[in-house]
Amino acid sequence: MNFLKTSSTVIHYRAVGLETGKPVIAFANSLGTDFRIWDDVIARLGDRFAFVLHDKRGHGLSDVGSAPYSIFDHVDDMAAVLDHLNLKNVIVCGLSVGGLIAQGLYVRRPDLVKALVLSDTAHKIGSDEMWNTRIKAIQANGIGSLLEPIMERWFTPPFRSPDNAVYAGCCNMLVRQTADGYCGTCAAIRDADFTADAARIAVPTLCVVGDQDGSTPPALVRALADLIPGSEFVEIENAGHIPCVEQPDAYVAALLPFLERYA
Ligand SMILES: O=C(O)CC1=CCC(=O)O1
Repeated sequence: MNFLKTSSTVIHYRAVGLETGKPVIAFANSLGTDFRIWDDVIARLGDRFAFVLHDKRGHGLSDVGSAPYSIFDHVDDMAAVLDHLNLKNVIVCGLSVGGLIAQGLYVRRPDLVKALVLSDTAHKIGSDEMWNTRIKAIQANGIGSLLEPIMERWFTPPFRSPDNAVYAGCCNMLVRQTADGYCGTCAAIRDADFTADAARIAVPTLCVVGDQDGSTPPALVRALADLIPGSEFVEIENAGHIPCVEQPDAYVAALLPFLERYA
């Protein structure tokens, strides 16, 4: 297990294959998940790439720290992990709030970013009212009280079958996050807006989205791609908000040509 003490928190991270000299992909996670959501992607790409994963503050085994957070708290944590590993110029793949973190990393530390995969994310996600309502509900009744609507956005109906053990595991992962960490990150998402910055992204960028994503639907991710000069856009069939878990083969197939081109 690897933990990094930063100036403000403790971050759980994992580095895979850095000693091989293969091109590095650094992942940033979505709300309510830990870095195990990338297991199937790493298994499929491990012969060509090395990886850095981390649990953002308030999630997984990382400290909760002082919530609520700003998106740049999460950005600084990710930068601290990459600096600790002496990495620069990596491919950054961020999912949902992880995509906001990836955009923020490019704004604050462009030296760390060679290319961006912005997955199921946007320049601005949701409204103040939406996030404040969610924060209030979770502070009053816990994350479990919103399990069903969250899962309806994360995964398509066939994946949400009672027979699907992976689905059951994802439900466990969500409800086991701390309410403070989850709500702290909701506040960070609420306050983040990279609309103006998106037009200034000057590294190769791929925007990708599940065709049934209920949180950042294809039209929103397409709008993000339209803001970023020269970016590419791909839709994954039969997938919700977390296609790296629901459709790992299709997800990797969508990313691979881009990753190989810019590795
Ligand atoms: O809507 C959800 O719960 C999913 C989500 C929104 C931002 C994020 O990171 O995940």
